[in-house]
Amino acid sequence: MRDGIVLDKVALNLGTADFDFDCHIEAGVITAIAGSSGAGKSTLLNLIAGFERPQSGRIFIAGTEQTASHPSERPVSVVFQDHNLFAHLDIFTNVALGISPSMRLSSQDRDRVENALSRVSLAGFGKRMPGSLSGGEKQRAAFARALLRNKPVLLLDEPFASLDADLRLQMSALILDLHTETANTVVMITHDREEIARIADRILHVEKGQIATDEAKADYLSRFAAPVSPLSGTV
Ligand SMILES: Nc1ncnc2c1ncn2[C@@H]1O[C@H](COP(=O)(O)OP(=O)(O)OP(=O)(O)O)[C@@H](O)[C@H]1O
Repeated sequence: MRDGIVLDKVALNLGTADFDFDCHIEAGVITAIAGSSGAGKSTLLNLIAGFERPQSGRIFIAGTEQTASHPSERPVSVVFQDHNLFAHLDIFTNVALGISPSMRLSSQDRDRVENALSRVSLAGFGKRMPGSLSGGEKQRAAFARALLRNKPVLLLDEPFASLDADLRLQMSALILDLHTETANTVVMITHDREEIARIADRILHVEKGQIATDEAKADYLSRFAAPVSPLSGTV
């Protein structure tokens, strides 16, 4: 079985929407999921994460079949658009859950939590409750937890859509740093062509519940380049 993520003839119906995914997402690569609203991008991510189960077909992640496994058993970390944090737990605890669900932490673990908070520019936020943070701060805390989980696959469902341009750049840099350090497989939904240009290696374009194209970044971006006049260069 190939590494990375394989959706082998995966089919699912949700209400009036049908999904058929058959694809291989390469290991150790940053893949962007693009496509219009309602195309099925989040559903694709939910199938990989285990929040949706296929009605037929099989899913393999990092060489192991995961079709029927619980989300918590899958070798993935997920950061969603929102609702990533437990509202009744402070930020330190929310982030520390990435290391130990039972919260048995050594002093070294506590240092790792503080360090992850610093990496997302939330040093000193540990005692705050999620309700007192801005949308962007909450997303950065969720990303800090994903950093600590340190799983081979990182799934991102537009987690930084609410951040301003500078913070988006910072978060892109963080994803790239993490990717360089760990050679993880990153799958991220994004509508932002500049973000694709900055960090993606491949682009899967989802249309009507299927993968319409699977291409390298250069090919994807060349389709959006300024059109060249057919007469240019002629005498
Ligand atoms: N639980 C559900 N029951 C019924 N229909 C659903 C369900 N979940 C998703 N859908 C439908 O499936 C289609 C794809 O939804 P999905 O959220 O995957 O799209 P998306 O590409 O992520 O869209 P967006 O960019 O707007 O977030 C939509 O038409 C949506 O209404």
